[in-house]
Amino acid sequence: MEKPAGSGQPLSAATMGEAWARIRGRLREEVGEVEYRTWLRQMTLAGIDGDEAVVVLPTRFLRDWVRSHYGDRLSALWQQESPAVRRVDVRLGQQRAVPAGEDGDEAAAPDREASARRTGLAEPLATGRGAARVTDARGDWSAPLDPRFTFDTFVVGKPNEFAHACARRVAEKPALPGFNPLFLYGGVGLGKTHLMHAVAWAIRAGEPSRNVAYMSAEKFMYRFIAALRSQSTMEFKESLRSVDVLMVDDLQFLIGKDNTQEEFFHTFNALVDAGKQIVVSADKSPSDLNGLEDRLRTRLGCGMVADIHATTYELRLSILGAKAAAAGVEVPKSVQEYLAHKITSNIRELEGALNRLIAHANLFGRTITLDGVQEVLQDILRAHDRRVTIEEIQRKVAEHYNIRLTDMSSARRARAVARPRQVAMYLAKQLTSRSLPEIGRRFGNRDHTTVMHAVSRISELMQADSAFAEDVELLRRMLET
Ligand SMILES: Nc1ncnc2c1ncn2[C@@H]1O[C@H](COP(=O)(O)OP(=O)(O)OP(=O)(O)O)[C@@H](O)[C@H]1O
Repeated sequence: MEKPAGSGQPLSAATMGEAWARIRGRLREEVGEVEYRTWLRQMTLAGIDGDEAVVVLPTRFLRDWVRSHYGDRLSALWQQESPAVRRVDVRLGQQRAVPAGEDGDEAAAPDREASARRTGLAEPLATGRGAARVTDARGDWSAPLDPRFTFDTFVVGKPNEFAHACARRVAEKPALPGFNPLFLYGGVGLGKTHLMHAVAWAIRAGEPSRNVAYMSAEKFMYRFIAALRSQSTMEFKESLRSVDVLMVDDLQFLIGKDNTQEEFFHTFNALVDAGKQIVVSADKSPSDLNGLEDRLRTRLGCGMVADIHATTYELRLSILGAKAAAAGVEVPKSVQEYLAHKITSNIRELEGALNRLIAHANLFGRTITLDGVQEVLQDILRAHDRRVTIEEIQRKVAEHYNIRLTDMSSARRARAVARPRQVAMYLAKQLTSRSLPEIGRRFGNRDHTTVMHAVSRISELMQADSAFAEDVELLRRMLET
């Protein structure tokens, strides 16, 4: 090592740059190349402030590490260079581009400190919140949240009430014991993402300074791979570990991606240990996520696991009502009921069907009617056809009311025959995607207005007479299964 810069005199800017280069060189020798590159390479001298040398690092994680592992050594080395420097302050500061000579040529260091020589302080020292924001901006994890996905627009029903209650709880009080992690799971299109965004919105609204990171598992993986490629995994880790709430959607994406899983596992542990909230969603429960490492599955199941069940008719109906009201469009009850009966797969499809109806009605300036629904949604409805045929309906209804099958198409008008026939027409309308004229033809070549009358008459009777409504419902269920 070269001769120290000497006495208690303040260092000139040029000498300061040279002294710093020597200190770095010395540290590099002492700790070895790998350790140096991992922890110290991004350390820069911000300047000398009184009797303090101010050294900055671009991330909180690096700053803390350098402070605790090399702080004393840095002070000692500075003291050797200049007894006027009594302390070294390791701070968080903006990262500057690593100069070309950095990797191999330590002699480039004095040039790197050129601005320090000019100004005494290389750049405004970053402290507190501002500094944190610098870090966050570089490791920005904030994915845009859908403004429509809030708690206000989330319709609660039996299938999702537990998941909803847990999500609310986490939003009100992140990192509550017993609720960390919160693991939401359920089939496709049942509202997991909606609920996660709602939690993120609510946390941000409650405390805007909270750093809430929301991302898909896919994005997590791509960012991790990119960090590996650019040899910036330290920054990757740090940027993730500085969040207050980590939300990862569709975790099943990590199945079979062992390296990313491992990284996620470590991030997960670091955050939970630091008292930060984690919210994860997947299509299956932790124990059913075959292909995820056991230790990760175990940890995922350690907090609160909440299932979003398949929708019920009632929930589908409430969602349709809420979405129609939000769109400010009149959607007749019969249409809502029809859709809620027909589209049972998931809420996304149900919503898609409703949106198409609304768009169509707006485009052509028409009101939405049950008849129009079948025309506009033909393709969707056919895909959801439960393959109940008109013949099956006729047979089942005839059996139920103890009439002959041929009476379904006969001209007899006696109520004992006519009412079951109307019920069969009503069910044909509800359970198949056949048009009114088609249904009429199958019931003894009747006119479509007869079918229309039958449908509205049965709806009225069901409203007025609950025993009759139950009877028809029972028939419907028998036909659907
Ligand atoms: N309870 C609900 N109330 C209102 N809208 C809902 C509800 N559940 C789901 N939705 C709506 O259904 C659509 C699909 O929901 P979301 O994207 O959250 O499903 P998901 O479970 O995350 O699906 P995937 O498994 O495909 O990721 C969204 O438009 C969402 O707003």
